[in-house]
Amino acid sequence: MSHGWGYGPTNGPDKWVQDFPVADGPRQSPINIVPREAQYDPSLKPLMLKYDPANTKGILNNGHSFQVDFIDDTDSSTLTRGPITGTYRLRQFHFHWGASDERGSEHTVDGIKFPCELHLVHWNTKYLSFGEAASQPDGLAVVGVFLKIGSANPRLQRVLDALDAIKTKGKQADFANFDPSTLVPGCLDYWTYDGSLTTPPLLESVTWIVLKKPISVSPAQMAMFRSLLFTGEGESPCCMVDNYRPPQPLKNRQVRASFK
Ligand SMILES: O=C(O)Cc1ccc(OCc2ccccc2)cc1
Ligand SMILES: [Zn+2]
Repeated sequence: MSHGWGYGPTNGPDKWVQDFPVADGPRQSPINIVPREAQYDPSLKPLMLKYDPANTKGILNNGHSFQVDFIDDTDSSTLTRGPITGTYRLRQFHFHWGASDERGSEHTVDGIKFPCELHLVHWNTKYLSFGEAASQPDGLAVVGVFLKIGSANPRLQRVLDALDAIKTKGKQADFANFDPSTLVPGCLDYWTYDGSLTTPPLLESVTWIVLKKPISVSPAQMAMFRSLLFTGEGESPCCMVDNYRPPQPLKNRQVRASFK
């Protein structure tokens, strides 16, 4: 790709392998999750998410999605237990969504797509930094949460109300005191498997933890996601939609379930 990667016909997921050969690697993400083929593993522990809203640093349109960044220089916002060992620090969360409600998620369940998927990105504190962790097979842990069309989600609304300030690529805005655990369903049952970043550089460093239960989002709220632009200020505008990578081959991997 002469120009940067993206989700369009000339730079989208099918083209990424040209600049990122690991795109055809053995542990790529996302995947289609087939619940009846997932192995219940009684040794899997309950997830423990402990987030401090005071760590919220800001909100950014990065040209592929938008992300809420967190201060990660202490262990005050962490993911522990679940399928992982040790302590992983929250770095950021972001979303992937579709141009319409029948697509948008990256993981699918029995081939079903959701309109949106939330990713909470954490890095293993056995490494010195996020960047170093991202290059290690056990470096990252991403909690994936599906969003399903239903009633408006009041806890999501505060994030969506901030999007007007970051409409174009590269824009960032103040965003403080947000508790990401308010975006997580009450039931923490999960599937887990070894995978990768779902965007370039597609590093195979992610322990995926995909929650079984979705949270709700209304059609009007989905329209707010779609008000963002992939493009920068002054460029011809291109709506930020369909910023998802489709499921990749499972290859030699097992998906485990924390529930029967
Ligand atoms: O989409 C996902 O959740 C996977 C994902 C997680 C983190 C992420 O951070 C960007 C990035 C990570 C490592 C190196 C350069 C850039 C990029 C993708
Ligand atoms: Zn993601």
